[in-house]
Amino acid sequence: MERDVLAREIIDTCLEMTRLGLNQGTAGNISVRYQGGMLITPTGTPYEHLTEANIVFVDADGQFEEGKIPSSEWRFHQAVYQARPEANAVVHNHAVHCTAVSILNRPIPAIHYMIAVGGGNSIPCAPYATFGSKKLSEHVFEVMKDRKATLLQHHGLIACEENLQKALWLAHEVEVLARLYLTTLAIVDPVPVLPDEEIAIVLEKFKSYGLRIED
Ligand SMILES: C[C@H](O)[C@@H](O)[C@@H](O)C(=O)COP(=O)(O)O
Ligand SMILES: [Zn+2]
Repeated sequence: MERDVLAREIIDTCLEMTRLGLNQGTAGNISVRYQGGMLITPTGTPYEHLTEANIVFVDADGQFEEGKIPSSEWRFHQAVYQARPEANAVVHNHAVHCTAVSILNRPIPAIHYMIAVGGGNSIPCAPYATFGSKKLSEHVFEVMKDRKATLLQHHGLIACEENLQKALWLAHEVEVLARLYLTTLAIVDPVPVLPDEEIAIVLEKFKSYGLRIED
């Protein structure tokens, strides 16, 4: 796909992420895999101000275009693409319920069968490291080898998928799961969970189930 078209899709996805209430201000960032590297949102720029020209190309060696500064989190986006060859889009946000669970430093357990959207029986929580650091990208790489989404301790959420629409859909589903978890956790701890055997069945069914939108 043309660079400008992808850049427009990134911006539209950013705006939709805010519209869905998943993010605010200059928090969060979005990328797509592109020509061996990625196209990614610039650092510290409110989404409403973005134009196609602001989207930054970062190559496989982490080099980026002169005059542009990519998201401070380009390293963990790169780590996701390395950990998950099928992923073409990465979404990061500070969604309130995901971030609240991350502060508790807990994974979201199998409280609902939709947990399987993340590719397993939980949404894990990657250990804390300073934003933008290599250490954080190393944690993300380890966790994302087994999942399509992870919480980041004391920080937020990362979700990846084969395209932007699906990545945003996944991020939204995980935020709903986080909200359900916190709601039930206020009543009972530990929260009842589905057995691994049932999640294995759902994971199998999800191979032919998911968001259906034409690219
Ligand atoms: C401090 C940053 O907001 C950090 O939280 C980062 O993870 C983020 O979400 C937005 O940073 P960029 O604007 O650099 O993408
Ligand atoms: Zn962040």
